[in-house]
Amino acid sequence: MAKPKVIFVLGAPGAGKGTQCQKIVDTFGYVHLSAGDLLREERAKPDSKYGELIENYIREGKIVPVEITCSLLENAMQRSEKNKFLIDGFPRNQNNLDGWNSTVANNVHQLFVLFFECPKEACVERCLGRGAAGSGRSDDNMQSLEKRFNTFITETQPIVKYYDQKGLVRRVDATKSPDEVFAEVKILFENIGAGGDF
Ligand SMILES: Nc1ncnc2c1ncn2[C@@H]1O[C@H](COP(=O)(O)OP(=O)(O)O)[C@@H](O)[C@H]1O
Ligand SMILES: O=c1ccn([C@@H]2O[C@H](COP(=O)(O)OP(=O)(O)O)[C@@H](O)[C@H]2O)c(=O)[nH]1
Repeated sequence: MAKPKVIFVLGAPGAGKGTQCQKIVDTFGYVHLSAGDLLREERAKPDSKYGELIENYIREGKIVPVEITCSLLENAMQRSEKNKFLIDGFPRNQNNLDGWNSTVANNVHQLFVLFFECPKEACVERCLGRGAAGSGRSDDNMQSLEKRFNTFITETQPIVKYYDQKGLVRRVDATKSPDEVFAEVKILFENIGAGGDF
């Protein structure tokens, strides 16, 4: 069987990764695996040995050790019947990248990294809006957001640079409305269908 296709989806907290992934799922039939959602699900299990650790990392805007995240992602991929995945919010630091490269990378076909560009001010407003609308997330508050942005700049941006040097990053302006952003995303995905050179 052909190796599963994987697209990583990155961008600052609140850039709109989840929103756009849902649209890609609806239009192009990918399976959306959000590393953050998988961690929050694991945290919510009463019998999880990692619940408290995950909660502390998320509230502090730190990146959970890759062994935990990668095994959640691998399990979700294996459970799925499909073979093309959007992996949202991962890899976020060197530890994530090393863990992925030494376990999963050889078993998948990495297409590209979709990167949503959005300035901090807009992202903060979106995350605070998401919190006010009842996301229930313990990190959609100003104190956690400062830490999440710090982690994004110091740990995640170098990973984007790493993929950039490999020519794998596809950037999309995420400042416009969700539908306008998706219009750009759609062009990228239509190119894959047309045998685009990824
Ligand atoms: N293009 C956009 N313009 C304005 N608000 C947006 C846009 N995309 C997403 N949002 C809103 O911003 C918040 C964060 O979006 P989300 O997709 O959850 O981001 P991320 O997954 O990157 O954290 C949500 O409340 C969402 O409804
Ligand atoms: O691979 C991952 C993805 C997420 N997280 C944690 O989950 C939080 C929320 O991430 P998510 O992608 O859900 O939301 P975003 O910060 O992009 O809005 C992050 O700040 C991290 O603490 C993590 O440790 N590893």
